[in-house]
Amino acid sequence: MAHQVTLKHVNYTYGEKTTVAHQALRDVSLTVEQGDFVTIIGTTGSGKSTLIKLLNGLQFAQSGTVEVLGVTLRPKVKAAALKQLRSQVGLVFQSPEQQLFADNVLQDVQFGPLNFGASSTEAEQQARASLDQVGIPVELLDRSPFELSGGQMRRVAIAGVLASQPRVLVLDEPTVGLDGRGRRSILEMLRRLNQEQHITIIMITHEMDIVARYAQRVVVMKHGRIEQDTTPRQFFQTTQNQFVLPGAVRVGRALQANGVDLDQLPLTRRELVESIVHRLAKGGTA
Ligand SMILES: Nc1ncnc2c1ncn2[C@@H]1O[C@H](COP(=O)(O)OP(=O)(O)OP(=O)(O)O)[C@@H](O)[C@H]1O
Repeated sequence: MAHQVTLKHVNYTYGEKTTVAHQALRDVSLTVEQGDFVTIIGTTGSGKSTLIKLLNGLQFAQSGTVEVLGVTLRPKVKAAALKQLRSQVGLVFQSPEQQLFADNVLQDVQFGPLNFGASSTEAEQQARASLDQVGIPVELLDRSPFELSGGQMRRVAIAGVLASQPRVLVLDEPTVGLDGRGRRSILEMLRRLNQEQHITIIMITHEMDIVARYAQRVVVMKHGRIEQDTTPRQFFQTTQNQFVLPGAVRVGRALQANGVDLDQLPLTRRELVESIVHRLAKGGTA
């Protein structure tokens, strides 16, 4: 089966024609399959945002190739093909609630499907369905989006992208600035979309517990290059000090360093408790 996303030897430089050219992506190659849950991590300025902007043609690679859902993204791509692609690859920017604008929640969420050519009946159906998916109760649909809580506003903004029924959702730090509850509800929602509807998730994050708890893959960027593309367990098993490790991972690594032979590195508190119980049951000492 063809990959959903294929980047081959991509380079991208800002300000190429000025004296302060800045190479944001260097020889980046990456493939993503349908149903993947990929997190992209890396220090500030490592190229994460630039990478995701290539995925729905907000920017184009200057060399190398970018192919998404069968469309080769280059400056000459036909406007109709690009529009179609953008309805299928939903991009959720940081603090997307800043782009809410309509008088009420339902109108705001309908905007996407209407813009992509749905009839008003279809747009309303899709908007209602996506608001339901993100857990916004019907009582809120005729309220102004600006009366909602921060977490609700963000869910409405994500519903606005989901209403176009994308196959790939690309998110830039979707939980930044939310409290614990708002954060969990967004992440659980993304997990459901991924597991139940096989929507591919590609998400930038700085939070290692999100990588540990939700991702199937972690792509580590540094100075515009992909430094690692691996599973969270493999990543946490070997990574050095540049990232703040989740508590369970730290304890798991400390146990291993002290000779405790765990079957696998725990990524969450539950896995940590299970691995210790399992070890005790086998007659070892934890
Ligand atoms: N519009 C721009 N003009 C000039 N340089 C830019 C522009 N946008 C990004 N850059 C530079 O390109 C490099 C990569 O930036 P990018 O925003 O892709 O990184 P990032 O990993 O997303 O960073 P952050 O975690 O801070 O969002 C950085 O050195 C940045 O300064």
